[in-house]
This record gives sequence, C-alpha cells and structure tokens, in this order.
Amino acid sequence: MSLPVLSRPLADPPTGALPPIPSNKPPRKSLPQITSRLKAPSRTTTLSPPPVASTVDLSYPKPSERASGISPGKSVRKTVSIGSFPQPPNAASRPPTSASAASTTSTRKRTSDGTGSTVQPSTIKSKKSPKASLAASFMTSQTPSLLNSTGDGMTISTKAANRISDAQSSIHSLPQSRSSSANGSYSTSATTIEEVDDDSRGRTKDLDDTTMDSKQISKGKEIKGNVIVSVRVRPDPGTQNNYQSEEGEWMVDGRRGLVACRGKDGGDYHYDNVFTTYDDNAKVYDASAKRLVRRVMEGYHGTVFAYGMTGTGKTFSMQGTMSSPGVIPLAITDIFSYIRETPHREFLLRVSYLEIYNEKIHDLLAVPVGGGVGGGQQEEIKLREDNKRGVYATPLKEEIVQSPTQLLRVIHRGDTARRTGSTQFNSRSSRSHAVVQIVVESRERIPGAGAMHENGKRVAMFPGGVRVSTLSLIDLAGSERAADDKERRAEGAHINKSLLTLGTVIARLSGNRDKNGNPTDKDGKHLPYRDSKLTRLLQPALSGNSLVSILCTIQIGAGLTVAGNNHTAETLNTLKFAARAKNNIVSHAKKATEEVGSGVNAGLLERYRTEIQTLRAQLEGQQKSADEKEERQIEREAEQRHEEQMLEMQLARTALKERIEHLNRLILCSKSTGVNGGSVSALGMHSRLSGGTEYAGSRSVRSSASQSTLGVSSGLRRYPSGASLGGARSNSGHLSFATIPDEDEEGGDDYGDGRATLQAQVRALQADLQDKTRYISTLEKRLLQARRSSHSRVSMAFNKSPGEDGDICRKLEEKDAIISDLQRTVAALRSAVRKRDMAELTPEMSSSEFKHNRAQEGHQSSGSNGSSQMSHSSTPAGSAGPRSPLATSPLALLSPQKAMDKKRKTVDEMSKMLDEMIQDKVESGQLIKGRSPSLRLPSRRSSLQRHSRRTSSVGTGGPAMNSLVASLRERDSTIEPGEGV
Ligand SMILES: Nc1ncnc2c1ncn2[C@@H]1O[C@H](COP(=O)(O)OP(=O)(O)OP(=O)(O)O)[C@@H](O)[C@H]1O
Repeated sequence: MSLPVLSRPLADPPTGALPPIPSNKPPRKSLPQITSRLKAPSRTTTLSPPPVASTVDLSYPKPSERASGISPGKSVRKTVSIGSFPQPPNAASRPPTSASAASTTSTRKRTSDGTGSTVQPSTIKSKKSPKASLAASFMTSQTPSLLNSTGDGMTISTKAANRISDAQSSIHSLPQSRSSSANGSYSTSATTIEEVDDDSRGRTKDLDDTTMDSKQISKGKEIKGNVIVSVRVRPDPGTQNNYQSEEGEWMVDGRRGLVACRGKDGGDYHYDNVFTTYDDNAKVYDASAKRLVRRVMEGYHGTVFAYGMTGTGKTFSMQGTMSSPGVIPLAITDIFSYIRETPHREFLLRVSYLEIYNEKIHDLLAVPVGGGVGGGQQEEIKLREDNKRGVYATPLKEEIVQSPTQLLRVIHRGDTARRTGSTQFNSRSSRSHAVVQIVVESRERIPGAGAMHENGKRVAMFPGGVRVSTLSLIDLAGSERAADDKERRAEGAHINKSLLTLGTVIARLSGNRDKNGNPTDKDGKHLPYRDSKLTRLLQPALSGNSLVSILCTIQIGAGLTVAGNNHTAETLNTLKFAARAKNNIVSHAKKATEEVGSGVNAGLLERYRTEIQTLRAQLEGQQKSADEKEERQIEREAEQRHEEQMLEMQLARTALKERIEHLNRLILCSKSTGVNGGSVSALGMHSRLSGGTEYAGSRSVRSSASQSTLGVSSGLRRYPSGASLGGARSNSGHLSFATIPDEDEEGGDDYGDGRATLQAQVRALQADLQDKTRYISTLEKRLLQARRSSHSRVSMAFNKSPGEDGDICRKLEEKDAIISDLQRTVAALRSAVRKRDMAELTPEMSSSEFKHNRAQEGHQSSGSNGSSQMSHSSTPAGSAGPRSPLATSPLALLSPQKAMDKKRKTVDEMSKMLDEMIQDKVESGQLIKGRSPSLRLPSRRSSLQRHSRRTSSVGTGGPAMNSLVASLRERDSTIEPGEGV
C-alpha cells in the first residue's frame, strides 16, 4: 500500500477572514413552512459543478411528504455552516509562515476535474468579500508533495492505485512507541471540563446574527454550529453522472447543499455541505474538516467520521489516493502546519489506531503476539470510563510522532492490519470500523507568559499548563444487505447492528440528562450507548464534548440498478441518518483547560518535562556524589599518608625524647644525688660522649650499648686484672679509654670520701637500668617496624618494576647493618660480663699488693692530676708502666679494712645484680640471629629462677651473691661469642 502524496499546500490554514456565514436560503415556495428555518449553504464558488448537476429540474410532487417518518424539511431543522466553528486566531496575531507566504505567491486553481492551473495571487487577493475568500480558499489550494513538507526528503515507494489501501508500501514502523496501558493512559477527557468560552460563544453569536433573527438565538442553537454534516455523492462511471434511477430522479445541488429525490419516499435534504461527483477530496476536506482540525490544535476535541453504504467512498474520502489525498493525510499536513505557525507553543503528538471488528476492539498498531499483521492473539482491548478521561480503550498502543511522514507511516501500518474483504459492491471492502486517534498536547513555550491574545481578545492562560485535545478520524464499515458469503454475513450483521445502534442513539439524542448527568432521550430514558462498541466509543463526541463533522457518502444513478440492486432505500437511509445527526447532536465542545502539574490529565508533555527535570536532578546528584566520593577518597589517602608520616615522626620523636630523657636523667642524677663519681657519673659522662647528635639507628644503638658496656666496666674495676682491662679496651673501643680515667678518679673519690651513699648509688643504677630497659624497648620497636616496612616494600617491589630491586637491596643492607650493630653491641655486653666474671674470680691477688696499690692510690689522689694516674694505672700488673684505674680499683676493694670491704662488697653485689638484669633484659627483649631477626621470649622458668636468685641475693647478702655469680658463670660458659644473647 502506498502512502498518498499530498498534492496540495503544506500549510493552508485559514489565516484570512473566515468564510461568510451562509445566508438563509431563499424560501422555497413548495416548502414555506420549513424554509424559514433552513440555512442552505450559499457558498459562492468558482468550482461549481457542471450545469447538469445543478440545473436538474427539481419537481417536488409531494413536498410535505415525509420519508420514513421524517420530513426532509423538518429533519434539516437548522443548517449552520462551518463558519460557526470557533474562529481561529487573527492572521495578525500569528507570525507569518512560509506556508502562508507561499500560498500568496503561487497558487493553483483547482478545476472541477481535479486538475490545477497556476493563477496569480493578485487574482485571489482582489476577492475581499467573505464569499470570495472562501472561494479563493478552494482556488488557492496548492498541491505540493507531502514528503517535501517534512523536509526530510524521504521517498516512499508507492504503487499507483486508486485507493490508498490498495497500494503496498515497504515502510517500517518507527521505533518510538509506547503503550497506553491503564497506568500509562492519557487523558482525553479534558473536554469534559466545562469552562466558559465567551470567545467561541460570542463569535457564534456574531455569526448567527447575520443569518437569523437575534431573538431566535439561544445557547442550544448556537452550539449546534459545532456539528457539521456533509453528503458526498460518489461518481457513477456507468451512468455518466446521470442522476436518474428507476426509483426516481435525484437532484444534487452543491451550492445550496441540497440533495433531493423525486420519487417514492423522496424529499429534499439540506446539509452543511453537499459534494457532487466533481468535488475532489481536497474540497471535501477543506469544507468539512479543515477548520475542525484547526480547532483541535487550539485545544478542542474533534471527531470526523464517514458513514455510508458499502462501496460509496468512505475510505476513499478519509484516506484518498496518491493523487488525491483524503481527510486523514490532509489533516496531518494541517496539524504540522499549525505547529510550524505557532512557535510560542510546544507540541507533542501521539497516535493510536484501533478497529472494531465483529464487536471486538483490536489495536492496529500493536504487533500481535503470534506475529504477523492481523494474525495471532492480541490482548483484549476494553473500553473503560472514568470521570476525568471519559470513555477510552485500554490497553492501546500510542506512538509519538514528530513529522507528517512518520504519522502517515504509522497510519499506513494500521491500514495494512485492518480487515478488508470483497463484497458485492467493493472488492476491498472495509469490514471494520477504524478509528485513528491523534492526541495533541501543547503548552506555552515560556512558562509564566501570562495572558495571551487570541482573536484580539484577552484570554487568560495558566502559564506552564498543558492542554490536551484529541482528533478522532473514523472510517466506519459500510452498511450492506445480507451477503451470500457466510463470513461476510456475520461481519455484515455486526456492522449493521452497530450502525443501527449508532442511528438509534443519534435519533434519540435530545441533550437531556438525568439527575446523575447521564444523557437521556426526550422521555428521560437512557441512551443505548452500551449496545455497541462503536456507540460507546463515540459517546463523548455524540454527547456533546467534541466538535463533530459527519461525512455521509452515497451513490446514486442508474449504475446501481444495472448491478441488479436498487439501493435507493439505502441511500435515503443515509440521508436521513445525516439529517438526524445534524438535528440531534448537540455539541458543548469547549477548549480544554490547561492542566498544571504532572497528573494524569497533564499529558505526556508535562510528564516528559517533569521526567527530564528529575533525570537532570539525578544526574547532577550523581555527579555531585561522585565528586564527593572522589574528594573523600583523596582526603582518606591524604589522611593515611599523614598518619603514616605522623607515626614515623612519632617514633622518631619517641626515640629522641627517650634519648633526651635518658641524657637528662643521667645529668640530673649526678646533680640531684650529689654523686660526683662512681658508675652513675661515669655513665652520664659516657652518654654525653657517645650521644652527640645521633638520635636513632645504629649510632644510637651503639652509644646505648657503650653505656651498658661502660656500666659493666665500672663494676669491673672492683675486680681488676690485666686480661680484663685488655678485653674491656678492645671491646669498648676508644670510648672506654676516654672515660675510664674520669670514672676511676671520681669513683675513687666517692668511695674514698664516702660522700655518696650506697642507697643513692643503687637508685642511680636502677634509674639507669630503667633507661636502658626503655631504650631497648624502643630499639625493639624500631627494629620491628623497620623489618615490617622492609618486608612490605620487598613484597611491593616484587609487583613493581625490576628497576627498584636495587633500592630494596640497599635498604635491606642498611637494615642488616643495623642488626649487625645490635649484635655487636650485645656481643660487647656479653664480653664485658665475661671479663667481669673473670676479674671477680682472680684468686692470686695478694693483700700486700693491694695495700701497696692502695697506698699508691691514696698518694696519687692527694696530689697528682687524673691523667697521670690513668697512665700509670693502665699499665698491667707487675709492669713498670703506669697502671690503669681499672687495675687498681678492684684491688682497693680487697682492702683488709673490714668495714670498707663489707660496704664495697655490697656495692659489687648490687652492681652484679644490675648487670645481670641488663643482661636479662637484653636477652628477653630482642634476639637477633643472622639476617632473620626474631623475638624470643625468655622462658618462664629461667626468668623465675633469675627472679628468685635476685630476691635471695638482695635479701640474704653474701651467700646469695655467691650462688648468683656461680649461676652467671654457668650461663655465660654456655654462650659462645658472636651468638645472639
Ligand atoms: N468520489 C470518488 N471518486 C472516485 N472514486 C471513488 C469515489 N468514491 C469511491 N470511489 C471508488 O469506489 C471504490 C469503493 O470506494 P470505497 O472503498 O472508498 O468505499 P467504502 O464506502 O469505503 O466501502 P466499504 O464500506 O465497503 O469499505 C473504490 O475503488 C474507490 O476508488
């Protein structure tokens, strides 16, 4: 099936003055009592049919005779032209459009045979009278391609055919579609909202003033102008438009809107429009639907439907052909023209297409479950009704369209799915009622624009509100006599039943309502809308919520008789239906209100806008949270780095602090206790000497170790021997040598003068022990940390580039150096202890020697300086050289003076105990062996043993001390040099 190519202007809106109100038809002598109420179309047109149609001699033998109970004159009680529709905005109030401009620059004059010839614009412009303008509107119709109007330049392949439905097309459906399920349905019931529309009413009044006595105008009569009834006569090729049939003579007068039948049951029938066989689809559309379409764009609901016997041209009129597009494609063109002309509003169009076949509703746009158009199972579509939306079909697929081509494609897709069949009168007869529904949503582009001017009148508009209106284009199935084919008969029965119901409803329409607001007939009985799906669906339109245009198609002439059927009765039935519709349908159509907010009635436009806003807000929120997350991550990383740095600094500070404390304590010890010499003072000296500016690392460890070593050395001086002195020298290095003379000198003074009490010394030693303990634990910590970090770096290094191996190796070597230092320090400690023990156990030290030395010591101390003493005392025993204080001091301890011996012995014991404790600490703290340092906890047993030894020796004095020394000896003999303690 091919889509029709529009052969008329893209935009041919009624921008100029509206056509004149049809003047009252001249009273006819034969119908004096009727003609006073009739308004015959008095359109002056240059396209009048040939004389054969209009000059048929009409003779009305029985003018007052009623056809089927309805007098033709009475049935057409009031005929109001299309001009009674609400007026469109003034041309001046709208921005000029290219389409309208085009219509003034180049026009084509349509002739009665459908061909056009170019005429000059001036020819048309010169016709200023309303009548002339209407004529001009027909004359100026241009016939550009519909495809060009979209601007997309797409070519739709078509196959020439007389009917649009006869052609095949390869156009595919568009992806953008949505379903109007119960939840997703959209209101088209805005017209149920009553609003005062002074504009349209006033205009109707003005228009009617020209045609009828103002006293006769009532509101009910005014709104009848919202219903247009037209009759179109199909050409009968067989009879060359000879309107004579066996049943009588027919007269069709397009100018007067008259169809008359002279014969049995005949009569005169007047309508808003009567289209002769010479009128083409464009003229039909212009006169019957164009203005309605425009009103729909302005916010009114509109319904156009074609009614008539089968084969009389309903589908031809609604769809048209490629060369002569029908109402639907022309309406689509006008819809988009209106959108282009109205830049201050934004629009959203959605379309649905359904058919009622055998009293079931089918969605022509939904792909059936079983696949294939028209086949498979479809979800049953039901009609529902609510106060807001009125009657609606659900679930019905709706597609959003953005161009005329797109819209035509969608409708074409529905057409191909529509049921057709061959009947006696139509090889491709529509077997269903087809309903195209175009929902138009619109809103002001600038929210808050406030009041707008329409037709020169100030119309209050709610800024930002969405207006929803609906255009229903319905091609009804044709009524027919019983067919031979069973299927056709069944279809025909349903078609006829629904059309009968439609006729019944229209015949009983009265405009009355019961107390619940339901429409009733004159007798107050309910109208049978529910008797058929068609009437149920048309209920909103028939009960007055919509502008209505009914196009009734007939075929008259001898051709029908030739075919063996006389359809005059059917034709008369159609004419009567049209007359009843015109008389009975009362339309209260009002412009839909603008719904503000995102409720059901607000339409998709508002929903989409709300959704856009929501999504935009979500997007911003997500962006914000992502940024925040990133910031937090960065902060966290920075915090971690900071913490690591702080930890490192803390460790460094702790080490520094401890060192400072240690140094301070040593200094304070000597000051606060008044001790100027002895081991305490010596330790302080050594600390100062060895400390310097070294805070941590191997140097600190070394200095600390030196202190320990020196501490031990200070004890050893009480038990001097040549071997011990040599060992002490070799292990302690230059520090030992540098400090020994001071220590010895001061120590000699201490004990010699007895200024420092033993208690003070013990305290000082204990404090020193605590310092050492703390220092050792700090070293442990650092060692552990260094090991951990080097491990983690090594593991990281494995994952990193091989180029970093050198760094790691270097660091490992550094750590190893530290460990080696520590090991050396411990070894020095051990060595010092061993030497001390050896010195302690020297038996051959004679008392005379001791005396001699002691005397010498006393002599030297009374006069000479420390350095000379040192040079003498550092000489080994028995030699002529100077003797070391370490050599002389232990001898002095073995003095025969008992009191002094006792005192010194106690000090020695204490010193040994302290040494042992230091040793224990070192032993229990960190044990380093080779390159794999590990912590070793002291065994509980040995610890306890040590503790008991300590307490016993402290509590009991000499014997305990002996056993302590023995155990020390025993232990030390098991330790090999170089082995970790
Ligand atoms: N005004 C017209 N001018 C030229 N051809 C016409 C006209 N009206 C109808 N026809 C032709 O008559 C045939 C039948 O028309 P159409 O199918 O439109 O009738 P119908 O009323 O829709 O029939 P049905 O109810 O069976 O579907 C078609 O071939 C169509 O081209």
